Amino acid sequence: MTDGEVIRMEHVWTAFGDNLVHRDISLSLARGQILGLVGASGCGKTVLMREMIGLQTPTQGQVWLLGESLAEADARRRQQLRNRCGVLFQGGALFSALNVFDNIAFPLRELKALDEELIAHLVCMKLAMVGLGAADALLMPAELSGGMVKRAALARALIMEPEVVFLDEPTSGLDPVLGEEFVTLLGQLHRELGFTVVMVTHDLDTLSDLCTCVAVLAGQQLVSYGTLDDAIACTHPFARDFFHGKRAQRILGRHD
Ligand SMILES: Nc1ncnc2c1ncn2[C@@H]1O[C@H](COP(=O)(O)OP(=O)(O)OP(=O)(O)O)[C@@H](O)[C@H]1O
Repeated sequence: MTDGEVIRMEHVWTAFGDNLVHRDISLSLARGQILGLVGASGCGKTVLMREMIGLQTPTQGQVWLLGESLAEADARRRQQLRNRCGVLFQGGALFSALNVFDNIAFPLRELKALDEELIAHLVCMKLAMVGLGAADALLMPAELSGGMVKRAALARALIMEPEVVFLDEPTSGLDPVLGEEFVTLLGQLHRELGFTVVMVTHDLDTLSDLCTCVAVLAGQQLVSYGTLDDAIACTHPFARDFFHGKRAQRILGRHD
């Protein structure tokens, strides 16, 4: 693994019983990139992302995160590496029994190393960063709009100042305006904080406006891994449908 590499996968195969999900996947992601991972529903995007964070072990093959082999790291070391990553799962995945403040504070409290005054300060900073107010901190997840859930979940994903942020369909469930706002916010935070992003998305606007690198997963393999132009030029039927449908041509018109 080279110095600038944040994630490396080599010859990764994943199977659940007879269900072969990944067939010989290799990739390398450099620091500061924003990777968009696209593919049909159920093709194994989330599983691939979970393998990158060490939440799941491939059936075969090797994964390195932040320069370390996950296969060689023990459970404690894997947790330490995960602490350097922020994760936003599909649907926001806030704890429904905790208010926004306690949700964002949760990873800090788990460390058992910071006093409550410092935690409050850090939480307020992150709330402001994602455009939520102090009053929002006292709301329960059920009282939030979809856009607020995403912002609160992003604040929680960023609370440990992560080097890598993993986002599973961050704009799903948002209307187009809120989706665009979220993408703008993410781009702004990426410029300010310089983290690396791995993002599962079906959203062409996000791919074209934000992603510096695009991976297309189809037929259990990465059929394209490179720029958006590479993905658009890919001749695999999934990529052709995805990047050359009517909607895609409207959004990606300038690439054709
Ligand atoms: N823990 C598991 N046990 C058995 N099968 C699993 C497990 N996790 C995922 N799978 C299977 O692996 C395949 C890929 O699932 P995954 O959630 O990664 O797809 P996806 O591309 O993220 O889908 P979507 O876009 O619908 O979220 C599916 O067939 C799923 O049923």
